[in-house]
Formats: sequence, C-alpha cells, structure tokens
Amino acid sequence: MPVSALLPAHRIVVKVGSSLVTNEGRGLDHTALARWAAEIAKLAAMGKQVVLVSSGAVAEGVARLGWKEKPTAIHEKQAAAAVGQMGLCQAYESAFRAHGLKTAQVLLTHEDMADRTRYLNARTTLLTLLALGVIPIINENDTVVTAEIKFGDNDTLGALVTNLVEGEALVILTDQQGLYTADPRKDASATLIQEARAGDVALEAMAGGAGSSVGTGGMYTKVIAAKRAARSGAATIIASGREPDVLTRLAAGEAIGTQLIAEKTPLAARKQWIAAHLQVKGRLVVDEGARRALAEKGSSLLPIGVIAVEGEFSRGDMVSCINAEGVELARGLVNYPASDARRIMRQPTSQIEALLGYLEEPELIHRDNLVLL
Ligand SMILES: Nc1ncnc2c1ncn2[C@@H]1O[C@H](COP(=O)(O)OP(=O)(O)O)[C@@H](O)[C@H]1O
Ligand SMILES: N[C@@H](CCC(=O)OP(=O)(O)O)C(=O)O
Repeated sequence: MPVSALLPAHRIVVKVGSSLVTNEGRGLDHTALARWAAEIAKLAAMGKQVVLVSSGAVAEGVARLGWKEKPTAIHEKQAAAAVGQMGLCQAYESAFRAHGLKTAQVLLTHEDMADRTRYLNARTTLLTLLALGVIPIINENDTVVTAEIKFGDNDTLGALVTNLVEGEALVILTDQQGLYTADPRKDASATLIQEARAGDVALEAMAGGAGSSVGTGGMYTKVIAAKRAARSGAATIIASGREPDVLTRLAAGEAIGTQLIAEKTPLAARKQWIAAHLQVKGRLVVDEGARRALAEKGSSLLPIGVIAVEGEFSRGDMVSCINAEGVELARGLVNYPASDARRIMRQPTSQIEALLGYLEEPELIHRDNLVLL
C-alpha cells in the first residue's frame, strides 16, 4: 500500500483549479473554500507550512459581470480576472480568519520567475510570510501579462512556486479523482493511475488536450507541472478537491488520487540546478576561515570571510568562491550586487545595515544556495 508523499512533507503547495473554486463557473463555492481552509488550518496546527495557489479569478469575474461564458479577448479576460480576484481574496480571507489564520495575496508573473532578482525577492517574501504563520494565496497577475508571457494555467504556476519555496510536495486539487489512463469524460474504460514517476513520458500521452470549459490546462499541464516540481525534488499529488478531508487524509499518509514521485531530494536537486544551469558572473575571494566554514561545517558564506570581490554581478547571480591561490571552492547565488559586496566584505554581519542602509540577508551566500566543488 503506497504512502502519501504529504506525510513527511513540511512545506506544501496546494493548487486549486477554477472549476472547483467557482462551482463549475457558477460563482464562488464558499462551502468548498471553507472546507479547504479548515483542512489547511489543521495542517498548520501540525506544524506544516502551506502555500495556496488558487485559480478562479477569471471564472469568478465572468460570473460577477453577468457574462454567459469566458471571453476570448485577452483584455476582457484581464478585466474579468481583476473583478474576480477581489472575490477570491475576500472569500479566502474570511474562510481562514474563521480559524485564526491570516492570509496574504501574492500575484506573480512569468517575469518574476525568470528575473533572478525578482525571483529571490519573491522567495524571501514568501518565506517570511510562512515564518510568520501567514497563508500566502497566490495567483497569476493577469492584469499585466500578455498572451505570450502568460503562465496561462495555474498548474505551471503551482510548480514554479513549489521550486521557489522549495516545497516538498505539490498537491493539485481538481474535479477528477486524479490522472486516468485517458480522459474519463470521454472514455468510460479509463482507470486511475495511483503512482508513477514524475516526468514519465507515457503520462503526457494519457493526459491528452485541454481541460473543462471552466478550467484552462486540463491534465496535460498537471503532468508537466509534476515534471517541473520534480526538478527541485518535490512529489506531486493530483486528487479531487471534492473528496472529504482530502488534505488531512493525505497528510496522515493515506494515498488518495495520483502520486507522481520525484527521484531526488529537494535540496540536492536545487543545488544541482544551481551548479549546472547558471553562468558564473563574478568571483569572491575567501579567507582560510571562510574556506573551513564552507567545506567543513557546511556554513553559509558571510561577508567577514570575503577578502576581495571580482567582476560585476547583481543580486541573485551565480558567483564562484575561490581561495587566495585562485582555486575554486564553491559556487552559489549571491544576495548582494558586486558594488555592495565590496562595501561589506571583511565586515561582520552586524555592520551590513549601517554600511549599506539596508539589510537584504545576513549572509552573502546562503548555504541552501551554495554548492561545494
Ligand atoms: N487522463 C486524464 N485523466 C483525468 N482527467 C483528464 C485526463 N485527460 C483530460 N482530463 C480532463 O482534465 C480536466 C481537469 O482539468 P481542468 O478543467 O483544467 O481543471 P482545473 O481547473 O482543476 O485545473 C478533467 O475534468 C478532465 O476532463
Ligand atoms: N489566473 C487564472 C487561472 C487560469 C486557470 O483557469 O487555471 P486552472 O483552472 O487552474 O486551469 C484565474 O485565476 O482565472
């Protein structure tokens, strides 16, 4: 009997689709929202951190504006999203308040993920919200995106947010019990896949084309989302948002829906990605004390251990750490641009704010963003 990947997961991203959130497009399903909020409150009480990615802004906006169907013109969809997002916010805020939980609205675009500085800023904000015990409610910032740069479906957004916050599991709640061997709306003989490896190409063929008239991506985008989430080591679970106590039962280890397993642990995968995919933009020359802290204690790199800064780089860029002889020791994502790194090198962390007028992070490179060579 398989055990749910949610059982050991501490940080979880839950994504709910438009048709679930809006009662198949009829208007916000307050009962369902209250149910998920109650379940997420239980997960929070168990010490888990939950980020909620919710669709439904366009569908709710269409309902509020009294339109018969989802418009095709992008500016009309954007207008509908702006109207509907107000409803989503209000509904989640009151559903979570009933459990003494605060919520935060976070609207992201593709550019926020592609740009390293904005990526790091979004990550820091989300991690701060989680540390404060707030439930971030995320959606795409539909108002400012064009068709070309749209995520378009929130399955992709859910996966990228999972990478961003290093979630250990992504739960995609939808209107089906999970991924079937074929679309169950069209093929009565389709059977539920209980477990598979995220990234298995056979899944893409089963998932077929677009989804319901209310939703956007269908199962295909969920399968691709699982593949993306697996890149940072997270497992994906696709399950029905209508299943009673779905989240708490999953968290208790019950295998519900489809579980798509990742093969790597989150941190290892993230570090591999850092080492393999980014271009080195500059070099930090570290002293012997810093070398020992990195290599022997697995510590973060603090400004005090840096004796020289070479090259021009921005916050979020990859830099290499070398010793005075020029031997490369490590690579990592730097928290400060080169100009500021020069001003804070050789200085204790307590001086950063006085020297720069701001404190981004206490370390120059956090150990989660550092790969030893
Ligand atoms: N192999 C499959 N297994 C399950 N559902 C599938 C499959 N292929 C296509 N679908 C369709 O995908 C739909 C869910 O996608 P979508 O409507 O975009 O949901 P959401 O709004 O939750 O993202 C299902 O209702 C189903 O008709
Ligand atoms: N940002 C959009 C989400 C797009 C969408 O429909 O996604 P989904 O239902 O998850 O396939 C919205 O809130 O309407």
